[in-house]
Amino acid sequence: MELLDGKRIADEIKAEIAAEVEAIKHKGGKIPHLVAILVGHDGASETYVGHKEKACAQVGFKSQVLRFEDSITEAQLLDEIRKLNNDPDVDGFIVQMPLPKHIDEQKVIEAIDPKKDVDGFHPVNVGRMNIGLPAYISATPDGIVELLRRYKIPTEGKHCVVIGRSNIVGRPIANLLSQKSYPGDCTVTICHSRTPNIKEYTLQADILIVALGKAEFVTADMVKPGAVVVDVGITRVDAPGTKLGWKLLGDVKFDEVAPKCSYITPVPGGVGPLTIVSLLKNTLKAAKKEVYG
Ligand SMILES: Nc1nc(=O)c2c([nH]1)NC[C@@H]1CN(c3ccc(C(=O)N[C@@H](CCC(=O)O)C(=O)O)cc3)C=[N+]21
Repeated sequence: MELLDGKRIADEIKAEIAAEVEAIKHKGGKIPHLVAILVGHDGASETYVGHKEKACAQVGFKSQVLRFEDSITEAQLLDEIRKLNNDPDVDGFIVQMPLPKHIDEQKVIEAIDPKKDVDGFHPVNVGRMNIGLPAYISATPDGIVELLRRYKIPTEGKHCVVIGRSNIVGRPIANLLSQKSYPGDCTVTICHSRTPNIKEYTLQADILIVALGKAEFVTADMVKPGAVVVDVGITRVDAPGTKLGWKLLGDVKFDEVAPKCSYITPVPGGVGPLTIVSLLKNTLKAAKKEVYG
Protein backbone atom coordinates (compact mmCIF):
# COMPACT_ATOMS: atom_id res chain seq x y z
CA MET A 1 0.00 0.00 0.00
CA GLU A 2 1.29 3.44 -0.93
CA LEU A 3 -0.12 6.74 0.30
CA LEU A 4 -1.22 9.32 -2.27
CA ASP A 5 0.49 12.18 -0.50
CA GLY A 6 -1.53 15.26 -1.48
CA LYS A 7 0.52 17.52 0.76
CA ARG A 8 3.76 16.55 -1.00
CA ILE A 9 2.28 16.91 -4.51
CA ALA A 10 0.72 20.24 -3.53
CA ASP A 11 4.12 21.54 -2.39
CA GLU A 12 5.68 20.30 -5.64
CA ILE A 13 3.10 22.11 -7.81
CA LYS A 14 3.28 25.27 -5.68
CA ALA A 15 7.05 25.36 -6.25
CA GLU A 16 6.43 25.09 -10.02
CA ILE A 17 3.89 27.93 -9.89
CA ALA A 18 6.20 30.09 -7.75
CA ALA A 19 8.98 29.63 -10.33
CA GLU A 20 6.61 30.71 -13.09
CA VAL A 21 5.54 33.80 -11.13
CA GLU A 22 9.22 34.69 -10.70
CA ALA A 23 9.69 34.41 -14.46
CA ILE A 24 6.62 36.60 -15.07
CA LYS A 25 7.98 39.23 -12.67
CA HIS A 26 11.33 39.12 -14.44
CA LYS A 27 9.67 39.82 -17.79
CA GLY A 28 7.48 42.55 -16.29
CA GLY A 29 4.29 40.57 -16.95
CA LYS A 30 1.09 40.60 -14.93
CA ILE A 31 1.26 39.14 -11.42
CA PRO A 32 -1.76 36.80 -10.97
CA HIS A 33 -4.41 38.35 -8.72
CA LEU A 34 -7.05 36.24 -6.93
CA VAL A 35 -9.94 37.63 -4.91
CA ALA A 36 -12.17 35.67 -2.52
CA ILE A 37 -15.58 36.89 -1.39
CA LEU A 38 -16.47 35.64 2.08
CA VAL A 39 -19.97 36.20 3.44
CA GLY A 40 -20.62 35.67 7.14
CA HIS A 41 -18.51 33.83 9.70
CA ASP A 42 -18.78 30.11 8.90
CA GLY A 43 -15.83 28.45 10.65
CA ALA A 44 -14.88 26.04 7.85
CA SER A 45 -15.17 28.80 5.22
CA GLU A 46 -12.86 31.05 7.27
CA THR A 47 -10.34 28.19 7.41
CA TYR A 48 -10.44 27.51 3.65
CA VAL A 49 -10.18 31.18 2.73
CA GLY A 50 -7.26 31.48 5.15
CA HIS A 51 -5.54 28.53 3.40
CA LYS A 52 -6.09 30.21 0.04
CA GLU A 53 -4.53 33.48 1.19
CA LYS A 54 -1.52 31.65 2.60
CA ALA A 55 -1.07 29.65 -0.62
CA CYS A 56 -1.25 32.84 -2.72
CA ALA A 57 1.48 34.41 -0.57
CA GLN A 58 3.63 31.27 -0.95
CA VAL A 59 3.60 31.43 -4.75
CA GLY A 60 3.83 35.22 -5.05
CA PHE A 61 0.26 35.96 -6.18
CA LYS A 62 -1.60 39.09 -5.24
CA SER A 63 -4.65 38.13 -3.15
CA GLN A 64 -7.48 39.82 -1.38
CA VAL A 65 -10.44 38.75 0.74
CA LEU A 66 -13.63 40.81 0.55
CA ARG A 67 -15.66 40.19 3.71
CA PHE A 68 -19.36 40.88 4.05
CA GLU A 69 -21.84 40.33 6.85
CA ASP A 70 -24.61 37.72 6.63
CA SER A 71 -27.01 40.63 6.22
CA ILE A 72 -25.72 41.52 2.72
CA THR A 73 -28.57 41.37 0.20
CA GLU A 74 -28.45 39.32 -2.96
CA ALA A 75 -28.55 42.51 -5.04
CA GLN A 76 -25.58 43.98 -3.15
CA LEU A 77 -23.59 40.77 -3.59
CA LEU A 78 -24.39 40.68 -7.31
CA ASP A 79 -23.17 44.27 -7.52
CA GLU A 80 -19.84 43.33 -5.89
CA ILE A 81 -19.51 40.54 -8.46
CA ARG A 82 -20.14 43.00 -11.28
CA LYS A 83 -17.34 45.21 -9.96
CA LEU A 84 -14.90 42.30 -9.92
CA ASN A 85 -15.99 41.21 -13.42
CA ASN A 86 -15.10 44.71 -14.64
CA ASP A 87 -11.87 45.21 -12.67
CA PRO A 88 -9.00 44.60 -15.12
CA ASP A 89 -6.52 44.01 -12.28
CA VAL A 90 -8.50 41.02 -10.95
CA ASP A 91 -7.69 37.86 -12.92
CA GLY A 92 -9.98 35.50 -11.05
CA PHE A 93 -12.29 35.42 -8.08
CA ILE A 94 -14.37 33.00 -6.06
CA VAL A 95 -17.43 33.39 -3.87
CA GLN A 96 -16.96 31.05 -0.93
CA MET A 97 -19.88 28.65 -0.43
CA PRO A 98 -22.18 28.13 1.43
CA LEU A 99 -24.00 31.46 1.25
CA PRO A 100 -26.76 32.61 3.63
CA LYS A 101 -30.18 31.13 2.85
CA HIS A 102 -31.64 34.39 1.47
CA ILE A 103 -29.08 34.37 -1.36
CA ASP A 104 -29.56 32.17 -4.44
CA GLU A 105 -26.18 30.42 -4.95
CA GLN A 106 -26.92 29.48 -8.55
CA LYS A 107 -27.74 33.10 -9.41
CA VAL A 108 -24.44 34.17 -7.83
CA ILE A 109 -22.47 31.56 -9.76
CA GLU A 110 -24.07 32.61 -13.04
CA ALA A 111 -23.27 36.28 -12.38
CA ILE A 112 -19.53 35.56 -12.43
CA ASP A 113 -17.80 36.20 -15.76
CA PRO A 114 -16.78 32.69 -16.94
CA LYS A 115 -13.36 34.15 -17.87
CA LYS A 116 -12.78 34.95 -14.15
CA ASP A 117 -14.57 31.91 -12.72
CA VAL A 118 -11.49 30.17 -11.33
CA ASP A 119 -13.72 27.88 -9.22
CA GLY A 120 -15.05 26.47 -12.51
CA PHE A 121 -18.64 26.52 -11.22
CA HIS A 122 -20.24 28.61 -14.02
CA PRO A 123 -22.31 26.52 -16.47
CA VAL A 124 -20.08 27.75 -19.31
CA ASN A 125 -17.00 26.24 -17.66
CA VAL A 126 -18.88 23.10 -16.62
CA GLY A 127 -20.19 22.67 -20.17
CA ARG A 128 -16.81 23.28 -21.80
CA MET A 129 -15.13 20.83 -19.44
CA ASN A 130 -17.81 18.23 -20.21
CA ILE A 131 -17.05 18.31 -23.92
CA GLY A 132 -13.27 18.46 -23.47
CA LEU A 133 -12.76 22.13 -24.40
CA PRO A 134 -10.28 24.33 -22.51
CA ALA A 135 -12.03 25.40 -19.28
CA TYR A 136 -11.44 26.18 -15.65
CA ILE A 137 -11.89 22.79 -14.00
CA SER A 138 -13.22 22.91 -10.47
CA ALA A 139 -10.80 22.32 -7.65
CA THR A 140 -11.67 18.87 -6.33
CA PRO A 141 -11.90 16.97 -9.64
CA ASP A 142 -8.76 18.73 -10.85
CA GLY A 143 -6.98 17.77 -7.62
CA ILE A 144 -7.94 14.11 -8.09
CA VAL A 145 -6.69 14.16 -11.69
CA GLU A 146 -3.37 15.70 -10.54
CA LEU A 147 -2.91 12.98 -7.91
CA LEU A 148 -3.51 10.17 -10.41
CA ARG A 149 -1.22 11.81 -12.97
CA ARG A 150 1.67 12.59 -10.63
CA TYR A 151 1.61 9.06 -9.19
CA LYS A 152 1.42 7.69 -12.78
CA ILE A 153 -1.57 5.52 -11.89
CA PRO A 154 -2.76 3.53 -14.93
CA THR A 155 -6.35 4.44 -15.80
CA GLU A 156 -7.00 3.24 -19.37
CA GLY A 157 -9.66 0.52 -19.40
CA LYS A 158 -9.99 0.56 -15.62
CA HIS A 159 -13.36 0.50 -13.90
CA CYS A 160 -13.75 3.67 -11.87
CA VAL A 161 -16.63 3.73 -9.40
CA VAL A 162 -17.64 7.15 -8.05
CA ILE A 163 -19.82 7.38 -4.95
CA GLY A 164 -21.60 10.73 -5.00
CA ARG A 165 -23.25 12.74 -7.79
CA SER A 166 -22.65 16.34 -6.68
CA ASN A 167 -22.10 19.08 -9.24
CA ILE A 168 -18.71 19.92 -7.74
CA VAL A 169 -17.19 16.45 -7.30
CA GLY A 170 -18.99 13.26 -8.37
CA ARG A 171 -20.38 14.40 -11.71
CA PRO A 172 -17.29 16.25 -13.01
CA ILE A 173 -14.77 13.57 -11.94
CA ALA A 174 -16.91 10.86 -13.56
CA ASN A 175 -16.95 12.91 -16.74
CA LEU A 176 -13.20 13.64 -16.75
CA LEU A 177 -12.18 10.04 -16.12
CA SER A 178 -14.41 8.78 -18.93
CA GLN A 179 -12.85 11.21 -21.44
CA LYS A 180 -10.27 10.12 -24.02
CA SER A 181 -7.20 11.33 -22.11
CA TYR A 182 -4.74 10.51 -19.36
CA PRO A 183 -5.82 10.19 -16.65
CA GLY A 184 -9.03 8.96 -18.27
CA ASP A 185 -10.25 6.26 -20.67
CA CYS A 186 -11.98 4.63 -17.68
CA THR A 187 -15.27 2.81 -17.62
CA VAL A 188 -17.18 4.86 -15.06
CA THR A 189 -20.06 4.01 -12.76
CA ILE A 190 -21.75 6.65 -10.59
CA CYS A 191 -23.39 5.42 -7.37
CA HIS A 192 -25.48 7.59 -5.05
CA SER A 193 -27.98 7.56 -2.22
CA ARG A 194 -30.61 5.77 -4.33
CA THR A 195 -28.28 2.98 -5.50
CA PRO A 196 -29.36 -0.32 -3.94
CA ASN A 197 -26.55 -2.57 -2.70
CA ILE A 198 -23.66 -0.16 -3.37
CA LYS A 199 -21.16 -2.84 -2.38
CA GLU A 200 -22.00 -4.82 -5.53
CA TYR A 201 -20.52 -1.91 -7.51
CA THR A 202 -17.67 -0.83 -5.24
CA LEU A 203 -16.27 -4.39 -5.21
CA GLN A 204 -15.76 -4.04 -8.98
CA ALA A 205 -13.82 -0.79 -8.68
CA ASP A 206 -10.18 -0.65 -9.78
CA ILE A 207 -10.38 3.03 -8.83
CA LEU A 208 -12.85 4.02 -6.11
CA ILE A 209 -13.63 7.70 -5.62
CA VAL A 210 -15.66 8.45 -2.53
CA ALA A 211 -17.42 11.81 -2.24
CA LEU A 212 -20.72 11.45 -0.42
CA GLY A 213 -19.88 13.24 2.81
CA LYS A 214 -20.59 10.43 5.28
CA ALA A 215 -17.76 9.76 7.68
CA GLU A 216 -16.22 6.26 7.36
CA PHE A 217 -18.93 5.05 4.95
CA VAL A 218 -16.60 2.75 3.00
CA THR A 219 -15.48 -0.31 4.93
CA ALA A 220 -12.93 -3.02 4.05
CA ASP A 221 -15.58 -5.50 2.84
CA MET A 222 -16.60 -3.01 0.11
CA VAL A 223 -13.14 -2.73 -1.48
CA LYS A 224 -11.52 -4.97 -4.09
CA PRO A 225 -7.96 -6.04 -3.15
CA GLY A 226 -5.40 -3.81 -4.94
CA ALA A 227 -7.84 -0.96 -5.59
CA VAL A 228 -6.85 2.71 -5.77
CA VAL A 229 -9.00 4.58 -3.24
CA VAL A 230 -9.47 8.36 -3.35
CA ASP A 231 -11.28 9.79 -0.33
CA VAL A 232 -12.83 13.22 -0.85
CA GLY A 233 -14.82 13.40 2.39
CA ILE A 234 -13.93 15.60 5.32
CA THR A 235 -16.13 15.55 8.39
CA ARG A 236 -15.18 17.20 11.64
CA VAL A 237 -15.98 14.99 14.63
CA ASP A 238 -15.49 15.45 18.39
CA ALA A 239 -12.35 13.80 19.71
CA PRO A 240 -12.38 14.19 23.48
CA GLY A 241 -8.95 14.11 25.06
CA THR A 242 -7.09 15.39 21.98
CA LYS A 243 -5.42 18.79 21.95
CA LEU A 244 -7.98 20.35 19.58
CA GLY A 245 -10.96 18.41 20.90
CA TRP A 246 -11.90 17.41 17.32
CA LYS A 247 -10.47 15.57 14.33
CA LEU A 248 -11.17 15.15 10.63
CA LEU A 249 -12.57 11.91 9.23
CA GLY A 250 -12.82 10.87 5.60
CA ASP A 251 -15.62 8.95 3.89
CA VAL A 252 -13.40 5.85 4.06
CA LYS A 253 -12.62 3.82 7.18
CA PHE A 254 -8.93 4.33 6.59
CA ASP A 255 -7.35 1.90 9.09
CA GLU A 256 -9.18 -1.17 7.80
CA VAL A 257 -9.34 -0.21 4.11
CA ALA A 258 -5.72 0.94 3.61
CA PRO A 259 -4.10 -2.53 3.93
CA LYS A 260 -6.23 -3.78 0.99
CA CYS A 261 -5.30 -0.93 -1.38
CA SER A 262 -2.51 -0.39 -3.88
CA TYR A 263 -2.88 3.37 -3.27
CA ILE A 264 -5.04 5.40 -0.90
CA THR A 265 -5.38 9.08 0.04
CA PRO A 266 -5.15 10.04 3.72
CA VAL A 267 -7.59 12.55 5.27
CA PRO A 268 -6.38 15.18 5.93
CA GLY A 269 -3.44 15.53 3.54
CA GLY A 270 -4.94 13.82 0.48
CA VAL A 271 -7.19 15.61 -1.99
CA GLY A 272 -7.73 18.67 0.27
CA PRO A 273 -4.34 20.35 -0.20
CA LEU A 274 -4.63 19.88 -3.99
CA THR A 275 -7.94 21.74 -4.15
CA ILE A 276 -6.16 24.92 -3.08
CA VAL A 277 -3.45 24.31 -5.67
CA SER A 278 -6.06 23.90 -8.43
CA LEU A 279 -7.35 27.35 -7.63
CA LEU A 280 -3.81 28.71 -8.02
CA LYS A 281 -3.42 26.85 -11.33
CA ASN A 282 -6.65 28.36 -12.65
CA THR A 283 -5.68 31.86 -11.50
CA LEU A 284 -2.32 31.55 -13.27
CA LYS A 285 -4.13 30.42 -16.44
CA ALA A 286 -6.48 33.40 -16.08
CA ALA A 287 -3.59 35.86 -15.77
CA LYS A 288 -1.94 34.30 -18.84
CA LYS A 289 -5.29 34.27 -20.69
CA GLU A 290 -4.71 30.59 -21.50
CA VAL A 291 -8.29 29.36 -21.41
CA TYR A 292 -10.29 32.05 -23.20
CA GLY A 293 -7.55 33.98 -25.01
N1 LIG B 1 -16.64 28.76 -3.73
C1 LIG B 1 -16.11 27.71 -3.09
N2 LIG B 1 -15.03 27.11 -3.61
C2 LIG B 1 -14.47 26.04 -2.96
O1 LIG B 1 -13.46 25.48 -3.45
C3 LIG B 1 -15.03 25.59 -1.73
C4 LIG B 1 -16.17 26.27 -1.25
N3 LIG B 1 -16.68 27.31 -1.95
N4 LIG B 1 -16.74 25.86 -0.09
C5 LIG B 1 -16.20 24.79 0.71
C6 LIG B 1 -15.39 23.78 -0.11
C7 LIG B 1 -14.43 22.92 0.68
N5 LIG B 1 -13.10 23.27 0.19
C8 LIG B 1 -11.89 22.77 0.73
C9 LIG B 1 -10.69 23.43 0.58
C10 LIG B 1 -9.53 22.99 1.18
C11 LIG B 1 -9.51 21.86 1.95
C12 LIG B 1 -8.27 21.42 2.64
O2 LIG B 1 -7.22 22.05 2.52
N6 LIG B 1 -8.30 20.35 3.44
C13 LIG B 1 -7.18 19.88 4.26
C14 LIG B 1 -7.50 20.00 5.72
C15 LIG B 1 -8.05 21.36 6.10
C16 LIG B 1 -8.39 21.49 7.57
O3 LIG B 1 -7.48 21.33 8.41
O4 LIG B 1 -9.58 21.78 7.88
C17 LIG B 1 -6.90 18.41 3.97
O5 LIG B 1 -7.83 17.71 3.53
O6 LIG B 1 -5.78 18.00 4.19
C18 LIG B 1 -10.69 21.17 2.10
C19 LIG B 1 -11.87 21.62 1.49
C20 LIG B 1 -13.22 24.22 -0.76
N7 LIG B 1 -14.51 24.54 -1.00
